[in-house]
Amino acid sequence: MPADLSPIDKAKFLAAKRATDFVENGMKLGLGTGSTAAWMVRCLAERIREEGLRVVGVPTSSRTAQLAAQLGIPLTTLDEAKWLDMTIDGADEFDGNLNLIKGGGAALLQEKIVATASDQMIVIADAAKDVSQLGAFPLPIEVIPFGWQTTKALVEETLVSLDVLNRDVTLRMNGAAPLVTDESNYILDLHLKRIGNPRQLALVLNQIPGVVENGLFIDICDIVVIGHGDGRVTVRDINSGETEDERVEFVPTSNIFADLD
Ligand SMILES: O=C(CO)[C@H](O)[C@H](O)COP(=O)(O)O
Repeated sequence: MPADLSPIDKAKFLAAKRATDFVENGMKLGLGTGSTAAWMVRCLAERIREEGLRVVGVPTSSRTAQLAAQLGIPLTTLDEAKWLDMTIDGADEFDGNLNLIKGGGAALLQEKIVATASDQMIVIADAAKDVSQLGAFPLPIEVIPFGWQTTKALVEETLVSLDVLNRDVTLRMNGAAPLVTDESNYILDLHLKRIGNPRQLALVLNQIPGVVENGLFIDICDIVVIGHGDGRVTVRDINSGETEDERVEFVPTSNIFADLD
């Protein structure tokens, strides 16, 4: 077990642990991707082990599938499950309307399909992801490798037509080669600094041939659970309009860290 968690990992862990309290017996769950979602997978596995919680998970990436299987979480496919009760996932940014930028971990396509096919999406994040306006984090879009440079040029033209000032577009790399997603696509990162109208941008980007999906999640997230390094957790619910501050006991058991040893 790691001797100590950094404040940021502690915040991610607390958000993940609090979010798993929303999980009930018999649920079909979307399992997100990223470092915060990995804490959620560990916390969920612990509830399965300790309490006999019965759930089935639909992973949103090969990485999450591997971790969840290793920790003994029963898994299925979205086609088998058809519809899910809840998805718990991380985010790169969320705003006051709980609109999100996702895809920092290159899993935005499966993540958006799974979250959209869920009654509820809960985002888990550290407080640094809380922004007044989306866009400081580069917006990822997933594109088909065929003709990707043409697609990139069309994306750039679209940004010009929308009067976007900062419009640097870069191909995400994995060392010397383009990063390839689980769906065998590429990722373009849009360095926009701020996104004035996320809803419009999300719609327009998806009209461009070659763009498979963009990382803007508009009106998809219901609840965000924000972990703070000091042990506090804030739960913000967009439907009730309520925000509650709570304290979550920080008692990571050695089992939680089993896959990190
Ligand atoms: O969208 C994602 C993966 O595609 C992640 O949820 C997002 O990048 C946040 O990751 P982390 O929890 O590691 O900060």
